[in-house]
Formats: sequence, structure tokens, C-alpha cells
Amino acid sequence: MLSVDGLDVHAGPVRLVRDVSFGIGPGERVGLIGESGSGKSLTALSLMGLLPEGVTASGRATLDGDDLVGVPERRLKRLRGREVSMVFQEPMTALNPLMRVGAQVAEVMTLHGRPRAEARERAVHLLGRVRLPRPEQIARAYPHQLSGGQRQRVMLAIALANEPRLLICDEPTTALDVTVQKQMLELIAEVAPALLFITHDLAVVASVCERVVVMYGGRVVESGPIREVFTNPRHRYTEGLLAASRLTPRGTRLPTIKGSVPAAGGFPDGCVFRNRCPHATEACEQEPALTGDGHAFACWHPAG
Ligand SMILES: Nc1ncnc2c1ncn2[C@@H]1O[C@H](COP(=O)(O)OP(=O)(O)OP(=O)(O)O)[C@@H](O)[C@H]1O
Repeated sequence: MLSVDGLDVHAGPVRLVRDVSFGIGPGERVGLIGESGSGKSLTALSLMGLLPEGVTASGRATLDGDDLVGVPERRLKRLRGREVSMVFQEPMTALNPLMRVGAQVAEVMTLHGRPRAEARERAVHLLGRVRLPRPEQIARAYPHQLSGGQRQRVMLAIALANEPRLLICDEPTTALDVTVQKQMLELIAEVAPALLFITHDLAVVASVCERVVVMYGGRVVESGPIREVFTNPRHRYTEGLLAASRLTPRGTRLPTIKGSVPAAGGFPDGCVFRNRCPHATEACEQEPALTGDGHAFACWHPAG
């Protein structure tokens, strides 16, 4: 589906992203992690054809065979928002403050040829799909009348409007408080067709993605299934990230989550892995698996 092969990003003579390669299969959720400045956003923006002025991409990236890099803007315009969509960190800057949110959701559909009345109707449906209460009412609201979490859901509705094949999220929950963040992550995991999820928060990746690509200094230093990379990191940088994260390594006692330590195979209330972890059985006792709710390895071997 998405295939990125030898992607480079330059600002003049400076190479900011070097030889990045990874793929995303249909329905797959892949996390792109790395410290600030490691090149995550530029990688994503290259795929959207949205690099800042003076910054250029080379190499190859295709979505179901369609080239995304080095193609004319008018071709990209057709793909953007239709085949691949992006949700950014700060919805307030992405939404038009003077336009009702329903009209903004409808607009991305009319731009891609859907009749206006149909787009308006579908906009309300989409606002409901991203679990906004009373979507008809929300459709008539202006962005400033909504909370940060609600605005981010509107952005997700916009991103999903034309049923893209790939959704890219760049730190979509960083600005939200913890409870709202968790709900948003669950929603993204549920509705994304295939997902590239950018964050510097390993716990977030652990709760949403199946695979992870680790970037450092503009390069990919490691990639693989979450469990493999997080339980057995090969690169020193990944080890450092893990050590600095809220995730606890194998064998250590879990921190108390909501007042209780989950038994092996048990999940704390609201754990997003509750129904998803392949080890949500006795197997958890045999093999430590990453099943946490974003806070820890919930399948754990008690220390001592
Ligand atoms: N318009 C630009 N011109 C020149 N350099 C840039 C430009 N945009 C980003 N950079 C540089 O490219 C590098 C990668 O930036 P990028 O935004 O992709 O990092 P990131 O991993 O997404 O970081 P963050 O997590 O802080 O968003 C950084 O060193 C950054 O300073």
C-alpha cells in the first residue's frame, strides 16, 4: 500500500532526512517515533506534498502505486485529502475560525466533486462517526465554541471525509488532557483505514500501533513490530527512548494504574488493548507482551 523507499529531504544543501524507507500495509497502524528534530514531520509532510518552501524531497514514495514524491502539485491535490489525509497537532490553526465546522467538513468533499447537499448531509454523519454528541448542533458551531478535544475530532472528520486509504496523524493528542487524549487515541485506532502515527511518546505508540519506525538524526535507526522493538531494542537510541518513557521494561514491577496492579493477563479499566492484544490469555504469563494501556507492559513477569 504505502511504500517509502530512499526518501531524502533537503533544505538547500542541507540534508534533513536521509534515506528513509518503510512500508504500511492495508489496515496497518505504524508509529513513527523519534526525538524532536529527528525528521518525523518532514517525512510525513513529504508524503502529503506539503513541505515548507525551500524544502524538497527526493526518493520514492508510492501509495498503491501512485507516486507521492516529485509529482506536480495538481496531481498531489487530487490525492491529498482523498487518498491520504493528515491530522495535525493544533486544530485551531487548521480550522477556519470564521466558518461553521459542518461547512468545513463538507468543503473537503465538494472540493473533490461531491454535490453540496450530499456533502452537508455526510458532514453531519461524519461528526457523529467521530463521536461528537448532537452532531447536527456541532455542525452549526464555530471552532471557538468547541473544546480542544472536540476540535480535534472535527479535524479527524475532515481527514476521513473522502475515505482516504491512509491517515497520517502528527502528534494529534499532545495538546489534549490525558482523558481526552485516551479517547481520541481509541477513536483514531478504530477509524483509521491505515495509519502513520507520529509522536515522541512511546506509550502512545504502544497503545495505538502494531509496528514502529524509530528515527534519529534524520534516519531510520530501527523498525519492526512494537513488541519486538520495545522488548528487545537493537539501537542504543531506542533503548534510551524506552528508558526515558513511561513504559516499564520487562521484569520490573508495574506502577500502580488506577490504584491496582493488573494481574498477568488482566487489563486495567479502559485499557485500549483489552480486546486487541493477542496475549490477552494465560499466554501472558509465559511471555511478556506489550499490552499496556499506554502506561506499561500489562503482561508482566513480577520482579522477584
Ligand atoms: N523549513 C525548514 N527549513 C530548514 N530546516 C527545517 C525546516 N523544517 C524543519 N527543519 C529541520 O529539519 C529537521 C527535522 O525537522 P522535523 O520537523 O521533521 O522534526 P520532528 O522529528 O518532526 O520534530 P518535532 O517532534 O519537534 O516536530 C530539524 O532539524 C528541523 O530544524
